[in-house]
Amino acid sequence: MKKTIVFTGGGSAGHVTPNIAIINEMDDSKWDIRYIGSKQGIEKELITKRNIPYYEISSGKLRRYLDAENVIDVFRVLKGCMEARRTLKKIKPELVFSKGGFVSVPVIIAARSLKIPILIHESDLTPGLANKISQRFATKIFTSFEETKQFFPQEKTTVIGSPIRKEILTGDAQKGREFLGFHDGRPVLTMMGGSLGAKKINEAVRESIHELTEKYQLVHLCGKGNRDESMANLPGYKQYEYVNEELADVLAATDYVITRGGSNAIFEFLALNIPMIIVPLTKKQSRGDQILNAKSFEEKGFAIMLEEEYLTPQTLTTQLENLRQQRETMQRTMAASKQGNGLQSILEEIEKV
Ligand SMILES: CC(=O)N[C@H]1[C@@H](OP(=O)(O)OP(=O)(O)OC[C@H]2O[C@@H](n3ccc(=O)[nH]c3=O)[C@H](O)[C@@H]2O)O[C@H](CO)[C@@H](O)[C@@H]1O
Repeated sequence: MKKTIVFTGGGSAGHVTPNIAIINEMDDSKWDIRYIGSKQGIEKELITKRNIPYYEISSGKLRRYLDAENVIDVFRVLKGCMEARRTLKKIKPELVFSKGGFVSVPVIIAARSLKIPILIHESDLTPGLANKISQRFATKIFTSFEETKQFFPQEKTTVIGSPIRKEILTGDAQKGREFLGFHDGRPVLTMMGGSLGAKKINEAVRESIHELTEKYQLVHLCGKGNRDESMANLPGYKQYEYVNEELADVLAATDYVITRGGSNAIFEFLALNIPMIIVPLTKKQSRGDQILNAKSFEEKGFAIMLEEEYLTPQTLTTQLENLRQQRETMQRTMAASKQGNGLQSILEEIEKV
């Protein structure tokens, strides 16, 4: 008889894509896979298009600051807990796996009340609020970063790396260049601003576009609504709002990356040994987790960090020059690192439960 597993997690693509990486590798002759997510979050679109049964619950936003909406959200979370409990009682899963994000909290509380084992994974160096709340209810906790272990109970926490989509590691450089219309005479520099793009990176790249295209062929993953049509026909410059299936081939053709400090993205580049410049989201725009992700990667010799406050066309080109010089050392360090792909470990842990 098949066993049932419920996945949860959402709010941003970063809390869903690792779940998809795991789901894709699960044996569906052995596992019945379900997903609990929010009514409006990105997870709904990403999961339902894969024909995975999707159950909606109410969810509030977890804020760290005082806001009148917090009161309404407490009721939304309570409603979410009741809905999640009803759903779990109906599905009767053997296991709940959570990637965090605010929608996961009611699911975890409900799972605990029904004594269902819970596995959670934290992608960022410091835990998000959802996983901070969820940790006490979890049976086991997995982290991408070594440093994250200190924030969780030692006895149930294991560092395993980031669950990376299998297909991302099997790209074909030649196909990537064909897709991009690029030749192999000049290095390829890919700019990725997280799943939503990054305005500041976009501006700095476009301001130095002529200098950059003299040395590189550029792939700009600029985010929805961020294409600059006045540059559409510039030789050696390709802009995409978002790339799906072709991303693996594009990355196989990529020599250098400029990226935000989102955990999934930087672990993918690490697994592919692509030297990177990380421009983390600032503390004003976020809880500062990307700065810590970036610092950790820089300290380990996987990346150069360039803080957004110092990002100008000049600093960008200077740091790119540094990156070119460090390329070989950085690639050797990345290749020798044990930190990386946690997909297999998670699949094994799921089987154990
Ligand atoms: C703004 C924000 O809150 N960002 C957070 C969010 O990042 P976000 O949702 O941006 O996710 P990540 O940066 O971690 O990963 C982006 C993912 O999108 C994929 N991709 C991107 C562009 C594209 O064209 N095609 C494509 O497939 C990448 O390969 C990667 O798998 O969750 C991460 C994991 O908790 C956090 O570290 C980030 O701080």
